[in-house]
Parts: sequence; structure tokens; C-alpha cells
Amino acid sequence: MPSEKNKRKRPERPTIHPKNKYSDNPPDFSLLASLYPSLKPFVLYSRDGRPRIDWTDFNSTRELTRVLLLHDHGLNWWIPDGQLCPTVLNRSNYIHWVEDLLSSDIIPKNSNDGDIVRGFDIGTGANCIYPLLGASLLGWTFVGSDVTDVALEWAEKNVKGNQHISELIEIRKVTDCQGAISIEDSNCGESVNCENKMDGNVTVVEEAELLPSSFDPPLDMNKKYSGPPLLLGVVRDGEKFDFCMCNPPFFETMEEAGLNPKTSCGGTPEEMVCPGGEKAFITRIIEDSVVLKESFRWFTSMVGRKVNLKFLTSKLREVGVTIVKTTEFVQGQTCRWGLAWSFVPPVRKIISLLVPEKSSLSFTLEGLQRQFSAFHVLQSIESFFCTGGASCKLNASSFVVDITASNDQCKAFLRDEAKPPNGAATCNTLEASHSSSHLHLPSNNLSFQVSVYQQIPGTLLVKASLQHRDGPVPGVFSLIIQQLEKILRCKFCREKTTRN
Ligand SMILES: C[S@@+](CC[C@H](N)C(=O)[O-])C[C@H]1O[C@@H](n2cnc3c(N)ncnc32)[C@H](O)[C@@H]1O
Repeated sequence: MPSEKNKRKRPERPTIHPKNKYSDNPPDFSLLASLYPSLKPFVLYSRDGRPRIDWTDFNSTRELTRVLLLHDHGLNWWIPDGQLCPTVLNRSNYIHWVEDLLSSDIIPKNSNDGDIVRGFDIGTGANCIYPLLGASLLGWTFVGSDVTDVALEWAEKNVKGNQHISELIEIRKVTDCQGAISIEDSNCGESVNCENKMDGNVTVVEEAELLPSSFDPPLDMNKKYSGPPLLLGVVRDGEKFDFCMCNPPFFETMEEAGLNPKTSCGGTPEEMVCPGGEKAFITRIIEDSVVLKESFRWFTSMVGRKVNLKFLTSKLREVGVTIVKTTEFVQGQTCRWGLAWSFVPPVRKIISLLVPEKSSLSFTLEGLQRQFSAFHVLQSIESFFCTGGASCKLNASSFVVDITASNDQCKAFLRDEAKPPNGAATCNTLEASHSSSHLHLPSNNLSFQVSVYQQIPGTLLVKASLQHRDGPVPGVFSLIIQQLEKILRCKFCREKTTRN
């Protein structure tokens, strides 16, 4: 039996970078409402008296963002109706992750510019959130690029409204006339010159891989991104940056953007959608980075879907980067990933920063049948483990199930004849080679937590985390999760889904 003390040590869903202002002090809505009367109408109270925000109301989320930026960052800020409204906490996590990258000694630091850090925010949006946070929190300088008039106009307003940092941020317009530029076009600088006058939950798994530095990059000639330029043609001759960052349009269509009923962060089609979705958008950034490898120390982007993270990571290997790093950002039920790469030869030999044994596993369920929700999947997970006799605790508000299974129960999950939960009787279970009789099973209990996250409508991410990294045999854990995956896919998915 776990002691009372151990019971309390349940792994929390990692949500926030330790350097994030809110990691120890989450926003106090009640206090903020008393200080800022304009927020008052948007702070509601639950039956137990706890203050909360209606995340489904755009005006609430925008007012909260405005107040947090003012109160905690001394920033004046606003966006017009319908534009993408950032959450301060979530966006700060990305900034702090970049800060970690810059301060790590994996690649050499720039010696020329003293301590001035220069960043490039691809698609800064009307909210201009990354330059504002980077400049106010860390004194970084930025170029923030965008294509739409409204984004450019409001990004400028948001910069000019903050005189103390306005010198640090340039808003740069990207035009379609630059769109004709291809990676092979060596005259890209000309188009840029004509435009020169303008402008959650944190790291769970982090990996750094050293890749061979002498690698001839085969360029993918079959580019799918067909929009305006991203880096190549926007970055000017001779410009040097420490990093670029990007929160790309994640989706291919507004239907796919699907508008999560639990939140309303706004977002116009220009902000949310691009042909080919984030995969095409980030692939173009990768292709641009090959040409601009001397201009940036780190290239980074947010990635919305794990399946794309896999694709993009292998794309990076193809183009001959020296380092790839990934991280995970979690906010509420949403998971996003950070992807970073560099062409700079590393100063030290890091083969892998991954924990030696995988204590965290995940898979996606795509093509979820319409009648099923994340909650059905969660219940099915509980039922799978309860049927095998394990002790299960389902937490419906955080979408997690905590499971503790004994040795014998582990065996039961892995036995070929293990009964899948209701409705999945025809699913195959593990192959004979994985039969429990061959396994060295742990002598103590196996405790783990399974979480379900909504990625986009019709796609769920299921994540399982072992409670003790130094605990029982990890092979068993991974086989049990494979078993669970098979059963859930079989029960809930319309078609073949992707393994992560
Ligand atoms: C998802 S929004 C991100 C806005 C903001 N950075 C944030 O995190 O809230 C994507 C932004 O990329 C911009 N965008 C799309 N194509 C672009 C391009 N080729 N160059 C620069 N920005 C682009 C869109 O106008 C939009 O503002």
C-alpha cells in the first residue's frame, strides 16, 4: 500500500515553465477584478465561491489578457474583435523555453553583439505577444513579421503604446510580391528592400540530438506551401538573429480549426489557416533555414500536432541540421510542442538528454467517430484497467485516470486472452511474442497516470506517465500502453490511426 505521503505525491500534469511569472502565483481573478473594474463583469464565481473566467467568451479572455499584461508586465495592449487572443501564461512558456535554448551551452554563444539578444517572430499577429513579452521580460530585441493589414496596424499600435520597449521591436511587413521568391531564387533581397520602410504546463520530455555536421542536404523540391515568404526574402542581407520563433496557422481549413467549445480565443482565417496547415508552413521554415543557416543560431516553431512533429523532425534530419530539440507545452486539455533546430556545430557532445527509460508514452487517436468524445475514451481507459482488477481513479475535470496495478494485474492486462472493455470484444490484443509469460514483471505495484487531451476535433492525444521513473520494469509499462492503444483505436476510430 502506498503511504499517505506517497499518495499525495501524484505526478502533476506539467503545465508551466519554472521561470514563468505564474508558476508560483497563478493569477488571482478576484484581486485583479478589484484593481481593474473593467475586468469585474468577466469574473464569475463558482458555487464554492471560487472566482473563474468564462473561457468561451472572447471579451472575457481579451480583457483578462489585457489586465495581466498591464498588471504583471506593465504593458498597454489591445486587439480588435475576432483577432487571435493569446493567453499570457502559455505564450510566456515559449519565451522561457527559448531563453533556456539561448543560455544552454550546446552551441557557442554569439560573441559580437554583447548581451543583446535579437529574435525574429514569424507571424507576430495583431497581438504581437512574443515581441512584447520577450522585450519586457528579458530585454530582447525583435523583428515581428506579418502579412495582414490588421495584424501590422495593431502590432504597430501595441509596440508604440509601450514607449519603454518600443525601440526594441520592429514590425516588418511581408508582401505577396515576395511570394514569387523561391528557395532557389538568389535575388530574393530585392523584393525585401521595396518593403523596408515598415514592419496550461511545461517540458515533460525534452530531447537534444547531435546529428552529423557534414551532411549534404537533399532539398525537397516538391514544396506545398504557396503563400507569402516566411524567412527567405524577409530577412535582409547581412542580418543576424539569435533565434526565430513562430506560432503558425495550425489548420488547413476553418472547419478543422473547429473552434474548441471550451475556449474562445478568436482567430481569423488568416491567423488560423494556411494551405497544407502547419506541416506545410513549418516545412517551408525548415527549407528557408537551410539557406539562412548562417543568419540564425536557433530556429524554433510551435507545433500543434504530434504527428506533424514526427514528420518535421525527420525532415530536419534530411536537411542536415546539427541539433534538434523538442519540448511539450501543456495548457488545460491542450498539448502543443516546441521544435528547435540549429546548423551551428555543437560545442559539446550530447547524444541524448532523454531519460534513459521512457517513463512517458503517448499515442494519438485520429478519426474519432462522431458519437465519441474525450470523456468516452477516458471512461474506456478506466474500464479497461478496472476490468483487470487495478485500482483506478478517474478525475473528470482534469481528464486523467490514476491507475495502480499489482504484479498479477499487469500480467492480466498483457495476457493474450485479456478481455477488452465493453464494445471492443473483437479487437486483437497483444501478439504472442509479447505474452506475459516472457516478461520480467515488477515485484512492486505499477502506478501511472493516463491523460486524454483534445488536439483538434476528431483527434485525441492519450498520454501515460509512470509515477516513479526508477520504478518497475519500463518494458511492462510500454506493453500495457500498447495494449490500451490497440483497444482504444479499435473501439473509437473510424480508420487507421497514427502511432507516435
Ligand atoms: C496563429 S497566428 C499567431 C499570432 C501570434 N504570434 C500569436 O502567437 O498569437 C499566425 C500569424 O501568422 C501570420 N502569417 C501568415 N502567413 C505569414 C507569412 N508568410 N509571414 C508572416 N506572417 C504570416 C498570420 O497573419 C497570423 O497573424
